[in-house]
Amino acid sequence: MGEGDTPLVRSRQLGPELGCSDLFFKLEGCNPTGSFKDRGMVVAMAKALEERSVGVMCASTGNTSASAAAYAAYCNLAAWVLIPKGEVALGKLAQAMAYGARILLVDGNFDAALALVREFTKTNPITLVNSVNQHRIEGQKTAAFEISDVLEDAPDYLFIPVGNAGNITAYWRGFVEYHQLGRNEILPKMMGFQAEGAAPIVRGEPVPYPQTIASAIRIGNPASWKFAERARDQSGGVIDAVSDDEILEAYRLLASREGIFGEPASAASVAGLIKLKHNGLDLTGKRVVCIITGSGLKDPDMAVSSAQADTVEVKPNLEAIENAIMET
Ligand SMILES: Cc1ncc(COP(=O)(O)O)c(/C=C/C(=O)C(=O)O)c1O
Repeated sequence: MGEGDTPLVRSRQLGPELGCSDLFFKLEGCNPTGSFKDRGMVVAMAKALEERSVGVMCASTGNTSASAAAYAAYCNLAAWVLIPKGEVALGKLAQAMAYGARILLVDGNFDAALALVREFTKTNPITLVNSVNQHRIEGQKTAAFEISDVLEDAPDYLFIPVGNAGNITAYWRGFVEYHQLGRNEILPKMMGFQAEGAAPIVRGEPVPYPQTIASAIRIGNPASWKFAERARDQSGGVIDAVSDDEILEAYRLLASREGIFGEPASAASVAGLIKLKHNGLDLTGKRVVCIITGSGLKDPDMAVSSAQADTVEVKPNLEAIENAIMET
């Protein structure tokens, strides 16, 4: 359906202001359903067809369910998606509905929903398409290949949001494979960021009731926890936390200064970069990539509620327009 091959755009303002002349953003919101999930979903769905599965199932904070629903529709497979009731951004729910998924609103959080689908798919001929399904990781690692091909090596740093931790796992796998093949000279430091209220890896223990405005990463017990720690440790990187305020600030800066509209969870990568820069990280001469994992259109309520844009009502005449322009 046209997943992958997403833009890698050079920062024009934020990078130089952070003392990083080689800062790039990977726009994963340009995938068919608006997030990086499509990279892995296309592979998992193909394998489900091969296995003559009757359908696919996932738990999701929203983007996995949107992607599973779309690719299942394309493949004429049934899709059951379990999403935490009242916790999914409007755009993602709209997608799952539009694509025709069977939507189960779970009276619990993502982690509870994931435990349920893992148990259910053990004894039913329905394919689990969460990122515990290794075909998802195999598809998602292609983003590391793309970045390496454009930069002609790995970047020095890769900043990425961390929720269920499949994506940081996939990027690290991709960079290691390219390095082993001799396609890359270096390996990047993997810089993963969780939201402060949903930071089990940072805290070293599950978070029973994760809380953050970045609903996509409102996850308290990541399925790929150990793989994320391995990526951090083998790369000499970090997994740290950023506050909701820091996420919102990065969310606004990305849009107003770079023209990039990412959803709040996606801004956690940039919030992490800003935080480490302010804490003294020297990025001079370093090549840095921030993964913008999903489109801001996924969460229109957040965009409107957090917008600082001033809007003014005007009468439909030139004088009113002129007055409004003069006042802004
Ligand atoms: C926009 C966005 N940014 C970052 C993440 C974190 O990636 P992982 O660390 O691989 O989980 C997600 C994850 C979403 C889901 O887990 C789901 O949709 O169920 C996301 O949608």
